[in-house]
Amino acid sequence: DTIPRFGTETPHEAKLAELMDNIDAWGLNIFDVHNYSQSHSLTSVMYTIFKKRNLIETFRISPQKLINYLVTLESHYLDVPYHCSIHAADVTQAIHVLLLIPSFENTFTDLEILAALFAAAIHDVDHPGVTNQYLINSDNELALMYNDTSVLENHSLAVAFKLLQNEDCDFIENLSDEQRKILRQISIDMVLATDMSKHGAIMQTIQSFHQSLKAKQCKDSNSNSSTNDSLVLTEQKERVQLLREMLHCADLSNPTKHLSIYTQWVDRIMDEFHYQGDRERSAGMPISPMCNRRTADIEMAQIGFIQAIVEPLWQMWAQLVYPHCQQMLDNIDSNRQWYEYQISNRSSRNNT
Ligand SMILES: COc1ccc(/C(C)=N\OCC(=O)N2C[C@H](C)O[C@@H](C)C2)cc1OC1CCCC1
Ligand SMILES: [Zn+2]
Repeated sequence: DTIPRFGTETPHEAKLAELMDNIDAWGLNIFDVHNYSQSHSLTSVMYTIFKKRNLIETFRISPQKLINYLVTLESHYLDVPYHCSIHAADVTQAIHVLLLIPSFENTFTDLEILAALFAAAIHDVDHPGVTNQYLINSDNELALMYNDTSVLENHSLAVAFKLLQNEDCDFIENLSDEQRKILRQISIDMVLATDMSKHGAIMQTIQSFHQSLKAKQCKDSNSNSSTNDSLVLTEQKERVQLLREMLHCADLSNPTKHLSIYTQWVDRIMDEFHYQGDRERSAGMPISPMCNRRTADIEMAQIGFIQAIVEPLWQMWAQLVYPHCQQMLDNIDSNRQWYEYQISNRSSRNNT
């Protein structure tokens, strides 16, 4: 039986094809992809990217086993408002676009690209819709299992690799042992780096790391423009450091998207945080920051999130790949202004 064009059967294949024409664009509407792929955005996005990057040929991947793995992985994302399979599809497509930046034309090996896409696809699988701190505070068995350390991130990695052990899902069967080892090593490193408690450490090293890279940046011999400088990194360690930052950027990319997409993610994360707050309140636990629906100031929280976390991170990133990623910085700025306008509007409304 032949495999559907986007990996999953859908009566809306023509519409999905139209959407997938934008797979390389930052403006892809992942919610439309989810709707027109019969809620298989992760499977269809990953399959389309693998086909487009010729990874199926390069690594002699069985298309059926890839689909089996992706559909199984997708089914292990829970039906929570934010950390569901649409978020995984969103982050996977984002890292695919970041990898297309000309600065990285000659930077990563095919195996590193495979590992980066895999890490993005698996990075939040089986996420229960609560924070690490909540699992620790509620003595959850996951916190016990992982000794309170990057609990959710360790759990997603374990679940994702467990699924690979299933014979008809092992789409990396034709990779050499060495390649499998490297893929596993890079995926673990990248997913563990999505733990928000590591954000400070990433910001500490990013400045000096990027300065050293800019110093080494070589003018591409056949480049017809001065901006087409490719970053050549001789050490795998350095390339993995860059991939770690890239996944963290993709994971915190909601404010870099068009307002209509960004506000849907805000609604979803606030649903998830407020539901956690409800559980903390009824359990008599202290309610976590941003999780109390009764005192929430959603606009202020997003402005704080943008100013404290998202904008500084994306400014560092945009600096490294200048002039690329200006669109992301522009969207962050206009989105922040929109939230500031909501607040100013709110106060004048109250005055009427
Ligand atoms: C679209 O908005 C968000 C998208 C994603 C997230 C996630 C999953 N993590 O982000 C960082 C985080 O979890 N933090 C830990 C603690 C809750 O304090 C925060 C400042 C940082 C959070 C988003 O917004 C948050 C932050 C402002 C209101 C809710
Ligand atoms: Zn995530």
